[in-house]
Formats: sequence, structure tokens, C-alpha cells
Amino acid sequence: VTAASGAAEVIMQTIKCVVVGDGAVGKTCLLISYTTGAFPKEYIPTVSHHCPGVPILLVGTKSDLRNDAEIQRKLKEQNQAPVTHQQGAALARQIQAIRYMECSALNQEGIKEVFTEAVRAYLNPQPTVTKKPCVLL
Ligand SMILES: Nc1nc2c(ncn2[C@@H]2O[C@H](COP(=O)(O)OP(=O)(O)OP(=O)(O)O)[C@@H](O)[C@H]2O)c(=O)[nH]1
Repeated sequence: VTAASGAAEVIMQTIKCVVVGDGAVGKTCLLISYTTGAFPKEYIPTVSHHCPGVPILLVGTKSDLRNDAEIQRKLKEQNQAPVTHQQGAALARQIQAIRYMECSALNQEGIKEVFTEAVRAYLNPQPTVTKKPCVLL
């Protein structure tokens, strides 16, 4: 903000945020839900590319389905169950993601937090843990 002219000047920085994941996991809906506040009705498959070397934020989408009776029934038929938060967090550690977060584009739960964390990860990256060199005296 510049005080000299009395007018407020907001400086905005543009950052690139890449969303990757298996087909139909909800990437497009996550982005549209965040930018427009609305859940898209139509499913249009898109292609995305993974960029190595950038901070990874692992996001569990469609969190509303965890309590969906029909989904729970279908998963049970296949001896499966919704991914737990603990499983997500464990995978995040395994793939060295900065964090595991969950959201639902359908009901907006956790949507803002995902993007706030993505921006924070870029602007304020965690220092990488490097092993201390061995010093022989
Ligand atoms: N219940 C529920 N369904 C969702 C949610 N987000 C997306 N979906 C549905 O999941 C399907 C796929 O959503 P997309 O956002 O297009 O998935 P995508 O990951 O971009 O898919 P690709 O373009 O194939 O990579 C659509 O039928 C959506 O309606 C959610 O939060 N809750």
C-alpha cells in the first residue's frame, strides 16, 4: 500500500498451481467450485501433466461421499471402504507431499483451505531437511 498519493495500491503476484490426479477424481470440479462457487453439472474429461520438483499437496476429493450410504454399500460389495484421513496422511508422507487435505467440490467443504495451502506452499516453502554433514575431528 502506498501512502504518498493517498490511494491504496494492491500488489498481486501470479503463481502457477498444477492439479494432477487420476481421471474423474474431481480435479476440474475442485477448480470450478473454488473459482465460481458452483458445482459443474457436466463431466468433461481433461488431460493434465505432472511437473516434477514442485511442492505436492495431496488432496482427497469428494469427501461428501464418505458418508453416502449408497457409496458405502457399493464399496462394501467389493470389500472396500472409503479412504480414511489416516491413510491419506500416510500416503502424503510416503510421496513426500507437504500435507494431506480433504475437500468436497459439491458442498464446498475444505475447498478454500486447499487453495490457501497451495498458495502458502509456494510463497512460504518449508525448508528441505538435509542431513548434517559428518565432521571428523
Ligand atoms: N459427490 C461428489 N462428486 C464429485 C465431486 N467432485 C467431482 N465429482 C464428480 O466426479 C466426476 C468427475 O469430476 P471432474 O472434476 O470432471 O474430474 P477430473 O479429475 O477433472 O477428471 P478428468 O478430466 O478425467 O481428469 C463428475 O461426474 C463430477 O460430478 C465432489 O466433491 N463430490
